[in-house]
Amino acid sequence: MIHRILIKQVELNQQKVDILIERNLISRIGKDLVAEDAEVIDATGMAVIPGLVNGHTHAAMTLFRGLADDMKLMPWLEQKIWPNEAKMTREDVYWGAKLACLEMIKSGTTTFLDMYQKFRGTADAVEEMGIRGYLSAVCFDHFDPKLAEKSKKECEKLYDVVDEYGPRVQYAVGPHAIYTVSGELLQWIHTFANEHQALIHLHLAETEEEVNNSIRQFGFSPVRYLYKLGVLSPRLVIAHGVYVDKDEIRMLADYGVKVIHNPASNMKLASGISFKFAEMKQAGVKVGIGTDGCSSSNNLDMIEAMKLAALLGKAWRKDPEVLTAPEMLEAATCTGADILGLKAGRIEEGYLADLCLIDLQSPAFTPNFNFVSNLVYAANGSCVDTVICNGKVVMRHKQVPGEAEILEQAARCAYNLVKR
Ligand SMILES: CSC[C@H]1O[C@@H](n2cnc3c(O)ncnc32)[C@H](O)[C@@H]1O
Ligand SMILES: [Zn+2]
Repeated sequence: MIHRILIKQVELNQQKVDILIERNLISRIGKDLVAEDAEVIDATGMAVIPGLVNGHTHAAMTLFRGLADDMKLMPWLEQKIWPNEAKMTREDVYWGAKLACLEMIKSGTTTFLDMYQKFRGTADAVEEMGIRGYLSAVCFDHFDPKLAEKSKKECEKLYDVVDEYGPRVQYAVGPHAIYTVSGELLQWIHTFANEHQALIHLHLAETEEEVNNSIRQFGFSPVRYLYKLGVLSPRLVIAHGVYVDKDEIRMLADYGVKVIHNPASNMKLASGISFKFAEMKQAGVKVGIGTDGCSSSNNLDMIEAMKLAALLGKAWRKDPEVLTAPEMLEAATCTGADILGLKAGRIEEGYLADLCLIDLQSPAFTPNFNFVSNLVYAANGSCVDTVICNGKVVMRHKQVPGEAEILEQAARCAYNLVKR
């Protein structure tokens, strides 16, 4: 029997409609739909949006929430984060990623692009929690050829590991950054990703220090350095991209490179505020939104991230007309999905049934002159009532199966880890 869900009386673009989901797809949108054997969801008083796409995170870093605040990027990584990450077991990553998936589901995210160690820990969590994870096999070589060979082997091995999981777990390659990965390894990854049709997920142009070091060490700013290496491509997704000039934006556009803006992390680590959203969009660069990990943004709430992206963009330009609420929702849904090559992020027949029902019975949606304005500027993740991913309900009326156990186990792992 075909698995069917019929969502009745939901608000979509200021109209009340029914949405029929068959298997994992949106099959019909219309009035007074009837479907035999369908599970009916009464969505009276709710609006529907596409599931949100978190374009850059490190899921298991939920375990480090509140552990290392108010620091700059490099001391934060070198003194606090990396020493603790070196002690993490697969079990830690599993429970940290379960907590991340729980948090993402509760705030309306159905897909995320991740970069973390102990790949299987995150993959197991994603498989069980019912959302989509594009998981990047981490590459570091610290400019040591022996470590580069190890990284290559690990990338190849993890590419096969993904076959053990269902279609919601996808593979990407994750060279950490140009200051931890050699040019030779970046070129190998470029070739490997082309051969295997995989995305490449890289931190780039995040801080002024990174740019200055890049010029000193390689003779070029970060984007120009990648151009010289010959690794700019449509497979490349860069996280941050705060420090790029006009010519570099042109290069990103010409090579089809995608960019993920992480407003919370950029502000909290004081990495930089002047993310050139409008210039990138105008040049034709696809820009998505991410939270980054939970130690630099402290939560994984994409509704909050949309608001921060809009407010930050307006503030640094001193222009309230830039970065509107509809643009932010587009970046966090259909552009995010397009970046990952996923037929989702739109509520249209034939698209993947990745949807969120938003509870309109709350102060943030009262009055409701403009739903998208309220969603981006007034609400936060707690307005999400029900989440469907790949045609299956993963949260119903704010309840996610197994929530209490996840909180308990993740807290246990976090406290034990810092004590070890
Ligand atoms: C081991 S995989 C990923 C690696 O990236 C670290 N990380 C988290 N946030 C950032 C950031 O903003 N810039 C650079 N690196 C970051 C994370 O702690 C992991 O070590
Ligand atoms: Zn990051």
